[in-house]
Amino acid sequence: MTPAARVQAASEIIDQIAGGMAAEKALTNWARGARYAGSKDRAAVRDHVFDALRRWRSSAVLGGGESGRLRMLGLLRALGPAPAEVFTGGPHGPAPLTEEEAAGGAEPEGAAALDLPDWLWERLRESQGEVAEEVALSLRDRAEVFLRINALKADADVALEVLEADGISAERHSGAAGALRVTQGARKIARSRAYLDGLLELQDASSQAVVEALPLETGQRVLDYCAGGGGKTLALAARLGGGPVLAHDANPRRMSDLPARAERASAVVEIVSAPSGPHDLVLCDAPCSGSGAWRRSPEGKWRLKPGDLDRLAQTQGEILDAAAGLVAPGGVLAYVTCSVLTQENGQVVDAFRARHPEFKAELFREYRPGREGDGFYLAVLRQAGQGDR
Ligand SMILES: C[S@@+](CC[C@H](N)C(=O)[O-])C[C@H]1O[C@@H](n2cnc3c(N)ncnc32)[C@H](O)[C@@H]1O
Repeated sequence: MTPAARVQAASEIIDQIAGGMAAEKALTNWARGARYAGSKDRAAVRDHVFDALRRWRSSAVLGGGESGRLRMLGLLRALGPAPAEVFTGGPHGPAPLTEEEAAGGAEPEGAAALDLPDWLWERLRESQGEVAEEVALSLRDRAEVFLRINALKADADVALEVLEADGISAERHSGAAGALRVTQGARKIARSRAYLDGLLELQDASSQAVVEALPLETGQRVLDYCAGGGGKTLALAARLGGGPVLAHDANPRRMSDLPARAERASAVVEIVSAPSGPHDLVLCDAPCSGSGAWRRSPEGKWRLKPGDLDRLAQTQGEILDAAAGLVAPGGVLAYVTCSVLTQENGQVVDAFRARHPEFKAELFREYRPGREGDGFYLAVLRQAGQGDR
């Protein structure tokens, strides 16, 4: 496919997304019907579509309209190459720009320039203060790919060497001890030897940093209460010298790959459907808006409604209440979200502490989304010991 044909394909997919179809479904449907498209074409079309989702508002203003064609025009005006090089009317590419299209479009302003719905920009400003604009702008860019070196199986030198043999280049990342930033060949990782042999996991650098910040000692009884796919479970197990780590999730299907992942990583993970205390540390990586990771899942920015945030905050509080009963005296309750919104972070923790004064704050940390990783929030709360009550 020519670059112009890729833009044309992306425009059509964007129209379907604008009509209500989920991005992944629209991309899959297109790929099924586009047998001529090679893996590089599919990746390029996907990148265009996700760029448009990250910049949904500004691309429409810059392009002068809400169709896929005009959004792609706006995107090219923002990111290049020059629209005249693409809108040529060449085979399978977009038709040349009309005079009206060429003269149309405007410079986006306010929340449109930051690619957020108005109400969310307000919430982000309340949450992040003077860095809110920087945070919003960072969510418009593609996220980098990070790996976690599995200390149970490899050190950095070995991991980098095995990756290089598969044509993948990476460099150490200072944000977390075992983090590597992939600089070339990211699309080959899932089929690489280093990944398949469990030397490495795909995990955002801030997600790694969160687990690194937890007060953990080998031999402790640790429960990952919202384990999901198990990214943090495996990082916890590595910190504990191999585990065991207990893994729970309200939706056990989310953990279906975890036993195989744990085996590949040489980590001991025990799935528990009904956890019972006491535990030295209970991690609650709670369901959230995902606002700190909207570079990876940009549809969330446009789907989220104020009522969703209220419901999430309610669930987050309930999860903390339930998990608190599983913490041993003197033990730790760690609350984590990949959100940059106070309503899901500090406000949830403040309300929890008001209900549970026996938990004292030991550490609060906010990880801003950007080159260093996704946005995360961590609160480490320690329960009073038996003698302290
Ligand atoms: C942010 S995801 C976890 C991601 C995971 N820890 C990781 O690092 O890959 C949140 C998880 O919480 C689970 N969850 C939602 N409500 C829950 C509840 N009441 N109790 C336990 N888990 C819950 C969801 O099914 C989801 O898998």
